[in-house]
Amino acid sequence: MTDSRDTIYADPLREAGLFTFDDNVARVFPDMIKRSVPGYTTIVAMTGLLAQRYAAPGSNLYDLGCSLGASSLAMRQNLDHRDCRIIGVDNSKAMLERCRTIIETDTHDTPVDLVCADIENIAIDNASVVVLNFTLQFIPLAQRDAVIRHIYKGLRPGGVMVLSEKVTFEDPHLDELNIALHHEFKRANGYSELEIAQKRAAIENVLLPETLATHRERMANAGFSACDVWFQCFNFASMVALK
Ligand SMILES: C[S@@+](CC[C@H](N)C(=O)[O-])C[C@H]1O[C@@H](n2cnc3c(N)ncnc32)[C@H](O)[C@@H]1O
Ligand SMILES: O=C(O)C(=O)C[C@]1(C(=O)O)C=C[C@@H](O)C=C1
Repeated sequence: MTDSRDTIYADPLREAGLFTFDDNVARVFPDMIKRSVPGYTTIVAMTGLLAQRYAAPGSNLYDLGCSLGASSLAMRQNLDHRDCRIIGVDNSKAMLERCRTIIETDTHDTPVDLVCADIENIAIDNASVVVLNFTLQFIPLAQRDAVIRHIYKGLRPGGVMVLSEKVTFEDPHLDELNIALHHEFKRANGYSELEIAQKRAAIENVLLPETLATHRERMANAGFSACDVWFQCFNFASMVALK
């Protein structure tokens, strides 16, 4: 099945409303994220391999901000029979409804629970793997330390957190360069200047990127014994943090 094409910002919008994960976005999300995030397909696939390595028998694997379940499915399809449970969490009803349908068509065994909730308010227990693929960037800055500390507490010793984010750069020239290269990537994937500009306006103050140094400091302060970037393309990066 081909993904429905994202044309949300193709026509001039009278009001530049704030970006939300509503039904219009959920409908085109696979196409939107693949054409907007360099490395997205690789990051999701490698999340499956990381889960395969770190999933402990009898433990929980969390996919926080699961959207349509791409990372949950990558994990499920790479687990052997290890008596694990995958818990996908998202606060968008539109995303979760579609996610449920997609997960139902997959035939792998590991149970997947889908929870409609804010990731700031969920219990995290007995976790060997916690994934946040492009989710923390939407959490208010003041809440991010608490979210990462809460994840650390819920992880078993030897567990892993995978954190993928849009990032900014301390050096203004590097920041400009990476933003320009990201926009080139979008152009190469068929987005027009209008689409790029209107999306940029819609996500401003909604998606708040931070520097890699800020992420590292937050993970270290939460207690993670080691963390590093395992993938980066322009201003999108994925990190692993070990407990
Ligand atoms: C860019 S998408 C994540 C993509 C997904 N992880 C993947 O790999 O395909 C961000 C998701 O986070 C969800 N989200 C944002 N803030 C949230 C919150 N506070 N609690 C739960 N979900 C949240 C959004 O509804 C959206 O589905
Ligand atoms: O930064 C952008 O321009 C994006 O479109 C990125 C991004 C993301 O990183 O989540 C923003 C919103 C959509 O969820 C898809 C992609």
